[in-house]
Amino acid sequence: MKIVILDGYTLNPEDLDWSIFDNMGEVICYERTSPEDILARSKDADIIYTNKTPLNKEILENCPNLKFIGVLATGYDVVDLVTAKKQKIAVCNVPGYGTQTVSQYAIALLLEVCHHIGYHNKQVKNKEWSKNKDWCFWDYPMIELAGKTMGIIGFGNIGKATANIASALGMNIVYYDEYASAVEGSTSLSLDDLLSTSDVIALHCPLTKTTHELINKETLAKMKDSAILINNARGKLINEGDLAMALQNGQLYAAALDVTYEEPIADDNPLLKCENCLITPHISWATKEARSRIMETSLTNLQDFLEGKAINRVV
Ligand SMILES: NC(=O)C1=CN([C@@H]2O[C@H](COP(=O)(O)OP(=O)(O)OC[C@H]3O[C@@H](n4cnc5c(N)ncnc54)[C@H](O)[C@@H]3O)[C@@H](O)[C@H]2O)C=CC1
Ligand SMILES: O=C(O)C(=O)CO
Repeated sequence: MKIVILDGYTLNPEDLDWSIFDNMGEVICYERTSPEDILARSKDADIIYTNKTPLNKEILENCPNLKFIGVLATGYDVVDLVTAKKQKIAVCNVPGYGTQTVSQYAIALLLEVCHHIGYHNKQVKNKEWSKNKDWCFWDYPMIELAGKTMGIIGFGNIGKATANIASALGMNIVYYDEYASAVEGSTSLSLDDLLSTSDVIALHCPLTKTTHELINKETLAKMKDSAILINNARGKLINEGDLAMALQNGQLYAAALDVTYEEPIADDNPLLKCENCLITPHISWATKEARSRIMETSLTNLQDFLEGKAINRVV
């Protein structure tokens, strides 16, 4: 059985061990795969693992032996599920590996907007404090979160974990989820009501046809001009041109993003010019604890599939 890992490096930059897959078959692990090489590397595979390397219709229709795709992530928007289903290829993801890590990061992004700790540390190292006339100074308003409203779009594993931390900070939690049933202790709102009443809006829904560019000029116009937008789900949830405009016009206070429309970010991304937009390079998931869980579950997903069990199957 030929097992091809198309982009192993980000999951395992040599601090984990792929050898746990060794007795499953012949394992070929590529650190990364460019778009031109995807087909050549995939076409004889029985099993493919991908994190962010896209597997589109053309690729899936030209892999005659392919039986199983393991997505080394929770979000599985890189796979064309319609074609996978048609070709009878099983697709599994890894739900829940990063619930704590990713929600912790969402709050870290929010706290950075509230306090600009990285910036003030740099100012101190640049001797701006030692030269200062007063015993303290700040270059951005400090923001207290207690009593403010956190609106969460997508109230699944990560959304609920973010809500728990935000609640411990004294925030009121509201959420919008197209599918989740009512959750005790939290208030479900329509999308419009969430947008207009939240002080902080955190995106924790998957990227689908419905959520693609969910944040756009119409939805941004419904937000408070003091609102903070947090996105560590998927970049394509946001129309970045519209967001840049809202941030520059003072229609939104700030955004903090760990994901962008194109990754790595394009040099001409308009958000790079927005001073009130923090951007980090898709690292919310990257604790070693969380990555170890991805690796272990990805193996058990394959073992379960071979034993005829449908665990973590998205198709
Ligand atoms: N930046 C990163 O490193 C990471 C990002 N993610 C992203 O976070 C997303 C959420 O992960 P989990 O909470 O673990 O998934 P989950 O499946 O537990 O929760 C997603 C929630 O979104 C809801 N949802 C689906 N469509 C919606 C819509 N149109 N409007 C509102 N809500 C909708 C679902 O009903 C579900 O409750 C993943 O799909 C992935 O894209 C996940 C892990 C790491
Ligand atoms: O798990 C996910 O969905 C991520 O984006 C990290 O790879």
